[in-house]
Amino acid sequence: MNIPFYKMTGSGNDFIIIDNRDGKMNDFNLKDFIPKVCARCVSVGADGLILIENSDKVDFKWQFFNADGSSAEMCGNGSRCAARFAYLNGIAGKKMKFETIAGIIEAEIMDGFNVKVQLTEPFDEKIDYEIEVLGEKLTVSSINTGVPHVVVEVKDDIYSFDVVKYGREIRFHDVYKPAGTNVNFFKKIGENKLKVRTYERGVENETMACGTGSVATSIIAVKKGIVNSPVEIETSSGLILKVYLEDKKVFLEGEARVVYTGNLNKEALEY
Ligand SMILES: N[C@@H](CCC[C@H](N)C(=O)O)C(=O)O
Repeated sequence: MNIPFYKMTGSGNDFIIIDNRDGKMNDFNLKDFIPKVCARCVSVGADGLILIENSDKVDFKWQFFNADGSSAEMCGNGSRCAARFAYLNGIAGKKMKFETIAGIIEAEIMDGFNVKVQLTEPFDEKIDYEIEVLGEKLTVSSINTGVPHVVVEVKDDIYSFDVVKYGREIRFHDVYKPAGTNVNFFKKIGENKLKVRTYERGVENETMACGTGSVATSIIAVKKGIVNSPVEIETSSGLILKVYLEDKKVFLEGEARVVYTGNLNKEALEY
């Protein structure tokens, strides 16, 4: 088995990226392969896996999968990593477009390791409604920024807040069935700066950053008059994402680093 791959991190949200333009992954049982290779400590480990494929419309097409093998319509940090992968491998120039289930994403390679993407137009916005979580009434908002997100403002200390406990309850709440949702907890920590911690669907844990979640949180926080665009997001990794809201256009900017490149060994799947 010889599968060349890149391990990349988008501000702490990490991905395995494989060039599948030759179709080498098409015979794989991806439902089995992805959770194995994304498992931490026993294999490569990642929050998600991205296959780069040919497109007859734009520069390329991707398939995005969460660590549990589920397919997702979009991923903000993954899209920044995929764009840099495409640029580094001569698949696209500095400005590019690619196909996702959510729609066409436009990306631009910036200075250093930075990549800026324009996400698809958000929809399903609902601000400030109550749901019952763990026996308490909680005020939440929700919006789809390519994938579904719930946004909750945390009044207490956000750094010690139990994101997994509350996130898991909301992620599987009846209100969001059958698709489920990602859940973002935020607090204002500076002028136009928010701390955001996200419980991610398909990883079933807090991740170190979430791009579409940072955009969802920024949109809700701007609508509620808490901050103005551009919004700085301090992610769980401590790295900063920048969100620009320009009328209906939404942009996400931040680092997309190559951690290492390698060849996947058969042993990485035999456990
Ligand atoms: N980490 C992502 C979102 C990935 C998809 C999500 N887990 C879902 O299933 O909806 C991001 O950076 O946007």
